[in-house]
Amino acid sequence: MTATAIPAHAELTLPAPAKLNLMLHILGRRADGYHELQTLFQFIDYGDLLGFARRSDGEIRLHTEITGVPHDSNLIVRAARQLQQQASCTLGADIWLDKRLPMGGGIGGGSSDAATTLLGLNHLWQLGWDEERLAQLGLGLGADVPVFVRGRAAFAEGVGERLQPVELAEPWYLVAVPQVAISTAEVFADPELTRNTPAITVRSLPAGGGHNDCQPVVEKRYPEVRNALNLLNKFVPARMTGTGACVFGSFPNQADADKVSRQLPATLPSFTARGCNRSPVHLQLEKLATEGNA
Ligand SMILES: C[C@](O)(CO)[C@H](O)COP(=O)(O)OP(=O)(O)OC[C@H]1O[C@@H](n2ccc(N)nc2=O)[C@H](O)[C@@H]1O
Ligand SMILES: Nc1ncnc2c1ncn2[C@@H]1O[C@H](COP(=O)(O)OP(=O)(O)OP(=O)(O)O)[C@@H](O)[C@H]1O
Repeated sequence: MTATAIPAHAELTLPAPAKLNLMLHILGRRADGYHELQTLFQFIDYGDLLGFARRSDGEIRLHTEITGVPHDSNLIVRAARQLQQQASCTLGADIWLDKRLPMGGGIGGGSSDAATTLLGLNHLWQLGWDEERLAQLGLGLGADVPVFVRGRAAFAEGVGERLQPVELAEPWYLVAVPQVAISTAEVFADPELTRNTPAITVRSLPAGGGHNDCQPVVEKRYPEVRNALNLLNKFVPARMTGTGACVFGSFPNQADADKVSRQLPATLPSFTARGCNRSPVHLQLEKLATEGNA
């Protein structure tokens, strides 16, 4: 898919960046089956693109199909409809998606698309909702949606909804994409998942930055992820993000990250991107607000 996935008559085009879980500790399981976790989220300057245009007939139409995801189940459509309903908005929207992020990769593509939809339509429909309200709506769509709505690198607790903004170094990352989609629900249901990591505070991050409790169970079930970690570990300390499949390492600059990317086998696609403490979608919306006020 190319950028032509978004036509020229889109009124607003916004990025939906990926996230990395720099660490992911699982502290326990709640009565409703969801897991209590602690994680460090950072955005990367790489992601999907969404285009929006208003419709006066109230219809929500996503014009880009994703294989295996029916129109009405797409998080973009679900986010748009819920916002429209809760805000009693009579306007609808045409939406286009330039999908670049691997699905089931642990880099939050679906959640980021949903968050960009909430932010984009809030702007286009001039609803004036604040981030708090949008994040609360977003949490009902997925545990990772609120951090994308807030748009700040954060230490997250609970199921990922209690967010403490943090200022982290912004290195370059190499993200390798093992060719397998992993179901988040399946990883959390694995009987071998460790669920008893002691709580830490953001000020007492362990040396090395913590670990990912999901990594051992995913490595065991998916040789593709194990192989990717072994390959990347030859160059840089590598870790899995979220519930996988993507694995990543950090570098002081783009040239070093690109050099390693070129040395990985063709069977393991990868990309490089800058870590960011502010989400690119927020930077773009701020720019629009400044231009609007000028
Ligand atoms: C692993 C992370 O990616 C870390 O950023 C997120 O916690 C997952 O967030 P997400 O993809 O938005 O996940 P959701 O769509 O909310 O949940 C998918 C499924 O994973 C399980 N799940 C998810 C999050 C969580 N804290 N505990 C869970 O047990 C639940 O079975 C849930 O039905
Ligand atoms: N717009 C969308 N983009 C991607 N996936 C979507 C979308 N809407 C619904 N989905 C569904 O959500 C599932 C998870 O997709 P996603 O790309 O967010 O996974 P992920 O990167 O593993 O996310 P996370 O890190 O939040 O676990 C997909 O397999 C798909 O069935």
